[in-house]
Amino acid sequence: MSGLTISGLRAGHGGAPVLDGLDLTVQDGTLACILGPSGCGKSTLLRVIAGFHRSGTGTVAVGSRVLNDDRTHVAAERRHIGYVPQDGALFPHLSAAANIGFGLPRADRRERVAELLDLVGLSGLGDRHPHQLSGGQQQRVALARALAPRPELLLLDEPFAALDAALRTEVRAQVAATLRAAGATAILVTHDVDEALSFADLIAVMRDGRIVQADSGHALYHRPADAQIARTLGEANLLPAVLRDGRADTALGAVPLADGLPDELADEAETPHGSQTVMLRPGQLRLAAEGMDTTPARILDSRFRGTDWRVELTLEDSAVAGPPLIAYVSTAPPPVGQQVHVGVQGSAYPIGTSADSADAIVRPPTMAVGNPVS
Ligand SMILES: Nc1ncnc2c1ncn2[C@@H]1O[C@H](COP(=O)(O)OP(=O)(O)OP(=O)(O)O)[C@@H](O)[C@H]1O
Repeated sequence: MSGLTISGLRAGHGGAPVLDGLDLTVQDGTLACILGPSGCGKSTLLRVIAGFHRSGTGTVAVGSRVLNDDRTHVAAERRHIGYVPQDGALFPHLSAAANIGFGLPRADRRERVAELLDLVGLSGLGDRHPHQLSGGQQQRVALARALAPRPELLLLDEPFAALDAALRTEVRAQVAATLRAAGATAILVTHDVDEALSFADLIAVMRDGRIVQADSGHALYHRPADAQIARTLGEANLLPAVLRDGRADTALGAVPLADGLPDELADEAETPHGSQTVMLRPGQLRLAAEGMDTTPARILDSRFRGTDWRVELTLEDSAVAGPPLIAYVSTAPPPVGQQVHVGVQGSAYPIGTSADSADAIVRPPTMAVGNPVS
Protein backbone atom coordinates (compact mmCIF):
# COMPACT_ATOMS: atom_id res chain seq x y z
CA MET A 1 0.00 0.00 0.00
CA SER A 2 1.06 3.63 -0.39
CA GLY A 3 0.44 6.96 1.27
CA LEU A 4 -1.92 9.62 -0.03
CA THR A 5 -1.11 13.27 -0.70
CA ILE A 6 -3.80 15.80 -1.55
CA SER A 7 -3.10 19.48 -2.08
CA GLY A 8 -5.26 22.45 -3.01
CA LEU A 9 -8.20 20.23 -3.99
CA ARG A 10 -11.33 22.00 -5.23
CA ALA A 11 -14.46 20.18 -6.35
CA GLY A 12 -18.20 20.64 -6.34
CA HIS A 13 -21.51 19.58 -7.81
CA GLY A 14 -22.71 21.75 -10.68
CA GLY A 15 -21.75 25.28 -9.73
CA ALA A 16 -21.77 24.64 -5.97
CA PRO A 17 -18.29 24.28 -4.43
CA VAL A 18 -17.90 21.52 -1.84
CA LEU A 19 -14.12 21.06 -1.50
CA ASP A 20 -12.32 24.38 -1.21
CA GLY A 21 -8.54 24.04 -1.37
CA LEU A 22 -8.35 20.87 0.71
CA ASP A 23 -4.94 19.55 1.85
CA LEU A 24 -4.38 16.14 3.43
CA THR A 25 -1.44 13.76 3.85
CA VAL A 26 -1.94 10.16 4.98
CA GLN A 27 1.26 8.17 5.50
CA ASP A 28 1.70 4.67 4.14
CA GLY A 29 0.10 2.06 6.44
CA THR A 30 -2.01 4.61 8.33
CA LEU A 31 -5.68 4.13 9.20
CA ALA A 32 -7.10 7.62 8.75
CA CYS A 33 -10.54 9.00 9.30
CA ILE A 34 -12.33 12.00 7.81
CA LEU A 35 -14.59 13.38 10.54
CA GLY A 36 -17.17 16.02 9.75
CA PRO A 37 -20.86 16.85 9.94
CA SER A 38 -23.39 15.54 7.45
CA GLY A 39 -23.17 17.37 4.14
CA CYS A 40 -19.68 18.82 4.66
CA GLY A 41 -18.30 16.94 1.64
CA LYS A 42 -16.76 13.74 3.03
CA SER A 43 -18.28 11.45 0.39
CA THR A 44 -17.43 13.94 -2.34
CA LEU A 45 -13.81 13.81 -1.20
CA LEU A 46 -13.75 9.99 -1.26
CA ARG A 47 -15.35 9.96 -4.69
CA VAL A 48 -12.74 12.37 -6.04
CA ILE A 49 -9.94 10.22 -4.58
CA ALA A 50 -11.53 7.08 -6.06
CA GLY A 51 -11.86 8.80 -9.45
CA PHE A 52 -15.69 8.62 -9.58
CA HIS A 53 -16.01 12.40 -9.43
CA ARG A 54 -13.83 14.96 -11.23
CA SER A 55 -12.11 17.64 -9.20
CA GLY A 56 -11.88 21.26 -10.36
CA THR A 57 -8.25 21.89 -9.45
CA GLY A 58 -5.65 20.45 -7.10
CA THR A 59 -3.51 17.35 -6.88
CA VAL A 60 -4.24 13.82 -5.67
CA ALA A 61 -1.31 11.38 -5.53
CA VAL A 62 -0.95 7.87 -4.14
CA GLY A 63 2.71 7.14 -3.46
CA SER A 64 4.57 8.81 -6.33
CA ARG A 65 1.68 8.28 -8.76
CA VAL A 66 -0.29 11.43 -9.59
CA LEU A 67 -3.97 10.55 -10.14
CA ASN A 68 -5.36 14.05 -10.54
CA ASP A 69 -3.79 17.36 -11.35
CA ASP A 70 -4.24 20.09 -13.98
CA ARG A 71 -3.26 17.70 -16.78
CA THR A 72 -4.06 14.27 -15.39
CA HIS A 73 -7.20 12.33 -14.57
CA VAL A 74 -6.53 8.64 -14.12
CA ALA A 75 -9.72 6.58 -14.66
CA ALA A 76 -11.22 4.99 -11.55
CA GLU A 77 -10.53 1.43 -12.72
CA ARG A 78 -6.81 2.20 -13.18
CA ARG A 79 -6.26 3.82 -9.77
CA HIS A 80 -5.76 0.61 -7.72
CA ILE A 81 -7.99 2.06 -5.02
CA GLY A 82 -10.48 -0.09 -3.12
CA TYR A 83 -13.85 1.39 -2.20
CA VAL A 84 -16.33 0.08 0.37
CA PRO A 85 -19.65 1.92 0.15
CA GLN A 86 -22.09 2.39 3.02
CA ASP A 87 -24.31 -0.57 2.09
CA GLY A 88 -21.50 -2.92 1.05
CA ALA A 89 -23.11 -3.24 -2.42
CA LEU A 90 -22.45 -6.98 -2.74
CA PHE A 91 -23.72 -8.82 -5.81
CA PRO A 92 -26.84 -10.56 -4.39
CA HIS A 93 -26.75 -13.46 -6.87
CA LEU A 94 -23.12 -14.39 -6.10
CA SER A 95 -21.75 -16.28 -3.10
CA ALA A 96 -19.44 -14.54 -0.63
CA ALA A 97 -16.46 -16.28 -2.28
CA ALA A 98 -17.57 -15.24 -5.76
CA ASN A 99 -18.10 -11.66 -4.58
CA ILE A 100 -14.57 -11.58 -3.18
CA GLY A 101 -13.06 -13.23 -6.24
CA PHE A 102 -14.96 -11.08 -8.77
CA GLY A 103 -12.50 -9.64 -11.28
CA LEU A 104 -9.45 -11.44 -9.86
CA PRO A 105 -7.19 -13.32 -12.31
CA ARG A 106 -8.32 -16.93 -12.54
CA ALA A 107 -4.86 -18.34 -11.75
CA ASP A 108 -4.67 -17.35 -8.09
CA ARG A 109 -8.35 -16.63 -7.44
CA ARG A 110 -9.13 -19.66 -5.28
CA GLU A 111 -6.07 -19.15 -3.09
CA ARG A 112 -6.61 -15.41 -2.72
CA VAL A 113 -10.31 -15.81 -1.84
CA ALA A 114 -9.47 -18.40 0.84
CA GLU A 115 -6.80 -16.07 2.25
CA LEU A 116 -9.25 -13.17 2.44
CA LEU A 117 -12.09 -15.21 3.94
CA ASP A 118 -9.61 -16.19 6.63
CA LEU A 119 -8.43 -12.58 7.08
CA VAL A 120 -11.97 -11.30 7.69
CA GLY A 121 -12.86 -14.29 9.91
CA LEU A 122 -15.38 -15.91 7.52
CA SER A 123 -13.61 -19.15 6.59
CA GLY A 124 -16.28 -21.78 5.96
CA LEU A 125 -18.94 -19.24 4.93
CA GLY A 126 -17.68 -18.66 1.38
CA ASP A 127 -20.60 -20.55 -0.21
CA ARG A 128 -23.27 -18.43 1.42
CA HIS A 129 -25.08 -15.73 -0.53
CA PRO A 130 -25.34 -12.21 0.94
CA HIS A 131 -28.92 -12.77 2.20
CA GLN A 132 -27.63 -15.75 4.23
CA LEU A 133 -25.12 -13.55 6.09
CA SER A 134 -25.63 -11.05 8.92
CA GLY A 135 -25.14 -7.32 8.25
CA GLY A 136 -21.72 -7.40 9.90
CA GLN A 137 -20.66 -10.49 7.92
CA GLN A 138 -21.79 -8.80 4.70
CA GLN A 139 -19.66 -5.77 5.54
CA ARG A 140 -16.67 -8.01 6.10
CA VAL A 141 -17.25 -9.67 2.70
CA ALA A 142 -17.38 -6.18 1.16
CA LEU A 143 -14.09 -5.36 2.89
CA ALA A 144 -12.52 -8.60 1.65
CA ARG A 145 -13.71 -7.87 -1.89
CA ALA A 146 -12.16 -4.39 -1.76
CA LEU A 147 -8.86 -5.80 -0.42
CA ALA A 148 -8.73 -8.73 -2.88
CA PRO A 149 -6.99 -6.95 -5.80
CA ARG A 150 -4.35 -5.58 -3.34
CA PRO A 151 -5.28 -1.92 -3.73
CA GLU A 152 -2.74 0.77 -2.90
CA LEU A 153 -5.34 2.59 -0.84
CA LEU A 154 -8.69 1.60 0.66
CA LEU A 155 -11.62 4.02 1.04
CA LEU A 156 -14.48 3.22 3.41
CA ASP A 157 -17.59 5.41 3.18
CA GLU A 158 -19.43 5.06 6.52
CA PRO A 159 -19.38 1.26 6.14
CA PHE A 160 -20.76 0.60 9.62
CA ALA A 161 -23.66 3.05 9.52
CA ALA A 162 -26.30 0.41 8.79
CA LEU A 163 -25.27 -1.82 11.73
CA ASP A 164 -26.82 -1.61 15.20
CA ALA A 165 -24.68 -0.14 17.97
CA ALA A 166 -23.32 -3.37 19.46
CA LEU A 167 -22.55 -4.96 16.09
CA ARG A 168 -21.00 -1.71 14.84
CA THR A 169 -18.44 -1.70 17.66
CA GLU A 170 -17.56 -5.35 17.05
CA VAL A 171 -17.32 -5.15 13.25
CA ARG A 172 -15.37 -1.88 13.41
CA ALA A 173 -12.79 -3.50 15.70
CA GLN A 174 -12.55 -6.55 13.40
CA VAL A 175 -12.19 -4.37 10.31
CA ALA A 176 -9.51 -2.22 11.96
CA ALA A 177 -7.61 -5.37 13.01
CA THR A 178 -7.94 -6.80 9.49
CA LEU A 179 -6.62 -3.62 7.91
CA ARG A 180 -3.69 -3.47 10.33
CA ALA A 181 -2.88 -7.12 9.63
CA ALA A 182 -2.89 -6.34 5.90
CA GLY A 183 -0.67 -3.23 6.44
CA ALA A 184 -3.33 -1.23 4.62
CA THR A 185 -3.49 2.50 4.09
CA ALA A 186 -7.16 3.28 4.56
CA ILE A 187 -9.46 6.27 4.87
CA LEU A 188 -12.74 5.92 6.70
CA VAL A 189 -15.44 8.57 6.46
CA THR A 190 -17.67 9.13 9.47
CA HIS A 191 -19.55 11.74 11.47
CA ASP A 192 -19.30 9.57 14.60
CA VAL A 193 -16.56 10.76 16.99
CA ASP A 194 -16.39 7.44 18.88
CA GLU A 195 -15.92 5.63 15.60
CA ALA A 196 -13.12 7.99 14.57
CA LEU A 197 -11.37 7.69 17.95
CA SER A 198 -11.58 3.91 18.09
CA PHE A 199 -10.64 3.25 14.47
CA ALA A 200 -8.05 5.74 13.30
CA ASP A 201 -4.39 6.62 13.85
CA LEU A 202 -5.03 9.95 12.15
CA ILE A 203 -8.27 11.95 12.35
CA ALA A 204 -8.76 14.74 9.83
CA VAL A 205 -11.52 17.14 10.87
CA MET A 206 -13.34 18.58 7.86
CA ARG A 207 -15.16 21.91 7.81
CA ASP A 208 -16.12 24.34 5.05
CA GLY A 209 -14.52 22.20 2.36
CA ARG A 210 -11.14 21.95 4.09
CA ILE A 211 -9.29 19.87 6.66
CA VAL A 212 -9.04 22.17 9.67
CA GLN A 213 -6.91 19.86 11.83
CA ALA A 214 -5.39 16.42 11.23
CA ASP A 215 -3.79 14.66 14.18
CA SER A 216 -4.06 11.66 16.48
CA GLY A 217 -7.30 11.34 18.44
CA HIS A 218 -5.39 12.07 21.66
CA ALA A 219 -3.90 15.28 20.26
CA LEU A 220 -7.24 16.45 18.84
CA TYR A 221 -8.97 15.80 22.16
CA HIS A 222 -6.37 17.53 24.31
CA ARG A 223 -4.98 20.11 21.86
CA PRO A 224 -7.79 21.17 19.54
CA ALA A 225 -6.97 24.04 17.19
CA ASP A 226 -10.18 25.93 17.98
CA ALA A 227 -13.36 25.86 20.05
CA GLN A 228 -15.41 24.11 17.37
CA ILE A 229 -12.94 21.24 17.11
CA ALA A 230 -12.78 21.08 20.92
CA ARG A 231 -16.56 20.54 21.01
CA THR A 232 -16.55 18.16 18.06
CA LEU A 233 -14.36 15.77 20.06
CA GLY A 234 -16.40 16.00 23.28
CA GLU A 235 -17.75 18.32 25.94
CA ALA A 236 -15.41 21.14 26.90
CA ASN A 237 -15.30 23.96 29.42
CA LEU A 238 -14.04 27.04 27.61
CA LEU A 239 -12.94 29.83 29.92
CA PRO A 240 -11.49 33.28 29.30
CA ALA A 241 -7.99 33.52 30.71
CA VAL A 242 -4.87 35.61 30.95
CA LEU A 243 -1.78 33.64 30.03
CA ARG A 244 1.43 34.45 31.87
CA ASP A 245 4.47 32.74 33.31
CA GLY A 246 3.33 29.34 32.06
CA ARG A 247 -0.10 29.51 33.64
CA ALA A 248 -3.64 30.51 32.72
CA ASP A 249 -5.45 32.73 35.21
CA THR A 250 -9.12 31.76 35.01
CA ALA A 251 -12.34 31.99 37.03
CA LEU A 252 -11.29 28.60 38.46
CA GLY A 253 -7.92 29.95 39.59
CA ALA A 254 -4.45 29.61 38.14
CA VAL A 255 -4.03 26.49 35.99
CA PRO A 256 -0.67 25.42 34.52
CA LEU A 257 -0.52 25.74 30.75
CA ALA A 258 -0.09 22.54 28.74
CA ASP A 259 3.41 21.72 27.52
CA GLY A 260 4.26 21.94 23.86
CA LEU A 261 2.11 24.92 22.93
CA PRO A 262 2.38 26.26 19.39
CA ASP A 263 5.11 28.95 19.18
CA GLU A 264 2.71 31.89 19.02
CA LEU A 265 0.96 30.77 22.20
CA ALA A 266 4.18 29.79 23.94
CA ASP A 267 5.38 33.38 23.44
CA GLU A 268 2.17 34.73 24.88
CA ALA A 269 2.64 32.52 27.90
CA GLU A 270 5.75 34.56 28.71
CA THR A 271 3.93 37.88 28.57
CA PRO A 272 0.53 38.84 30.01
CA HIS A 273 -2.01 38.62 27.23
CA GLY A 274 -5.77 39.16 27.54
CA SER A 275 -8.81 37.68 25.83
CA GLN A 276 -7.50 34.15 25.46
CA THR A 277 -9.77 31.13 25.82
CA VAL A 278 -8.49 28.00 27.49
CA MET A 279 -10.07 24.56 27.46
CA LEU A 280 -10.56 22.25 30.42
CA ARG A 281 -12.17 18.88 29.70
CA PRO A 282 -14.95 17.84 32.14
CA GLY A 283 -12.74 15.06 33.50
CA GLN A 284 -10.28 17.71 34.70
CA LEU A 285 -12.75 19.27 37.15
CA ARG A 286 -13.09 17.65 40.57
CA LEU A 287 -15.40 18.31 43.48
CA ALA A 288 -13.12 18.97 46.42
CA ALA A 289 -13.06 20.07 50.01
CA GLU A 290 -12.78 23.83 50.44
CA GLY A 291 -9.13 24.82 50.04
CA MET A 292 -6.58 27.14 48.54
CA ASP A 293 -6.98 25.89 44.99
CA THR A 294 -10.73 25.51 44.84
CA THR A 295 -13.58 27.75 43.76
CA PRO A 296 -17.06 27.74 45.33
CA ALA A 297 -19.83 26.55 43.02
CA ARG A 298 -23.35 25.19 43.22
CA ILE A 299 -24.66 21.96 41.67
CA LEU A 300 -27.31 22.62 39.02
CA ASP A 301 -27.80 19.10 37.73
CA SER A 302 -26.26 15.65 37.95
CA ARG A 303 -26.78 12.47 35.95
CA PHE A 304 -25.40 8.99 36.56
CA ARG A 305 -23.97 7.61 33.31
CA GLY A 306 -22.87 4.11 34.26
CA THR A 307 -19.18 4.74 34.77
CA ASP A 308 -19.36 8.28 36.18
CA TRP A 309 -21.64 11.21 36.97
CA ARG A 310 -22.01 14.22 34.68
CA VAL A 311 -22.42 17.27 36.89
CA GLU A 312 -23.41 20.80 35.85
CA LEU A 313 -22.16 23.58 38.08
CA THR A 314 -22.45 27.33 38.34
CA LEU A 315 -19.82 29.39 40.09
CA GLU A 316 -20.98 31.16 43.25
CA ASP A 317 -19.27 34.39 42.14
CA SER A 318 -22.29 36.25 40.74
CA ALA A 319 -20.05 38.43 38.58
CA VAL A 320 -19.15 35.39 36.48
CA ALA A 321 -21.78 34.73 33.83
CA GLY A 322 -22.04 32.08 31.17
CA PRO A 323 -23.10 28.48 30.59
CA PRO A 324 -22.73 25.89 33.36
CA LEU A 325 -19.39 24.21 33.94
CA ILE A 326 -19.42 20.47 33.30
CA ALA A 327 -17.55 17.95 35.45
CA TYR A 328 -17.35 14.17 35.10
CA VAL A 329 -16.81 12.68 38.56
CA SER A 330 -16.35 9.08 39.62
CA THR A 331 -18.09 9.25 43.00
CA ALA A 332 -21.67 10.29 43.73
CA PRO A 333 -21.89 14.10 43.90
CA PRO A 334 -23.85 16.00 46.60
CA PRO A 335 -27.51 16.74 45.76
CA VAL A 336 -28.63 19.40 43.31
CA GLY A 337 -28.61 22.87 44.87
CA GLN A 338 -25.78 22.15 47.30
CA GLN A 339 -22.63 24.25 47.41
CA VAL A 340 -19.41 22.47 46.50
CA HIS A 341 -15.83 23.46 45.75
CA VAL A 342 -14.31 22.90 42.35
CA GLY A 343 -10.66 22.11 41.79
CA VAL A 344 -8.78 21.61 38.54
CA GLN A 345 -6.43 18.76 37.66
CA GLY A 346 -3.86 18.81 34.87
CA SER A 347 -3.22 21.68 32.53
CA ALA A 348 -5.18 24.17 30.46
CA TYR A 349 -4.90 24.33 26.69
CA PRO A 350 -5.35 27.70 24.93
CA ILE A 351 -7.59 27.51 21.88
CA GLY A 352 -7.73 31.09 20.63
CA THR A 353 -9.37 34.32 21.62
CA SER A 354 -12.61 34.65 23.57
CA ALA A 355 -14.30 35.91 20.41
CA ASP A 356 -13.90 32.41 18.92
CA SER A 357 -16.04 30.85 21.64
CA ALA A 358 -19.03 33.06 22.31
CA ASP A 359 -20.55 30.82 24.98
CA ALA A 360 -17.50 30.76 27.22
CA ILE A 361 -17.94 31.93 30.77
CA VAL A 362 -17.63 35.69 30.46
CA ARG A 363 -16.32 38.05 33.07
CA PRO A 364 -17.97 41.47 32.82
CA PRO A 365 -15.43 44.24 32.02
CA THR A 366 -15.74 45.67 35.54
CA MET A 367 -14.03 42.58 36.92
CA ALA A 368 -10.28 42.31 37.11
CA VAL A 369 -9.70 39.71 34.43
CA GLY A 370 -6.88 37.41 35.28
CA ASN A 371 -6.81 37.49 39.08
CA PRO A 372 -6.66 33.92 40.18
CA VAL A 373 -9.76 32.94 42.15
CA SER A 374 -8.82 30.75 45.06
N1 LIG B 1 -24.76 14.38 -7.01
C1 LIG B 1 -24.89 15.55 -6.37
N2 LIG B 1 -25.45 16.60 -6.98
C2 LIG B 1 -25.56 17.80 -6.35
N3 LIG B 1 -25.17 18.04 -5.08
C3 LIG B 1 -24.62 17.01 -4.42
C4 LIG B 1 -24.45 15.71 -5.01
N4 LIG B 1 -23.86 14.90 -4.12
C5 LIG B 1 -23.69 15.65 -2.98
N5 LIG B 1 -24.13 16.92 -3.19
C6 LIG B 1 -24.06 18.01 -2.19
O1 LIG B 1 -22.70 18.23 -1.87
C7 LIG B 1 -22.56 18.49 -0.48
C8 LIG B 1 -21.61 17.47 0.13
O2 LIG B 1 -22.21 16.19 0.05
P1 LIG B 1 -21.46 14.88 0.55
O3 LIG B 1 -22.33 13.70 0.27
O4 LIG B 1 -20.08 14.86 0.01
O5 LIG B 1 -21.40 15.18 2.13
P2 LIG B 1 -21.08 14.18 3.35
O6 LIG B 1 -20.21 14.95 4.28
O7 LIG B 1 -20.54 12.90 2.82
O8 LIG B 1 -22.52 13.96 3.97
P3 LIG B 1 -23.11 12.69 4.79
O9 LIG B 1 -22.30 12.56 6.05
O10 LIG B 1 -24.53 13.10 5.07
O11 LIG B 1 -23.01 11.48 3.90
C9 LIG B 1 -23.95 18.46 0.12
O12 LIG B 1 -24.42 19.79 0.22
C10 LIG B 1 -24.75 17.67 -0.89
O13 LIG B 1 -26.10 18.10 -0.90
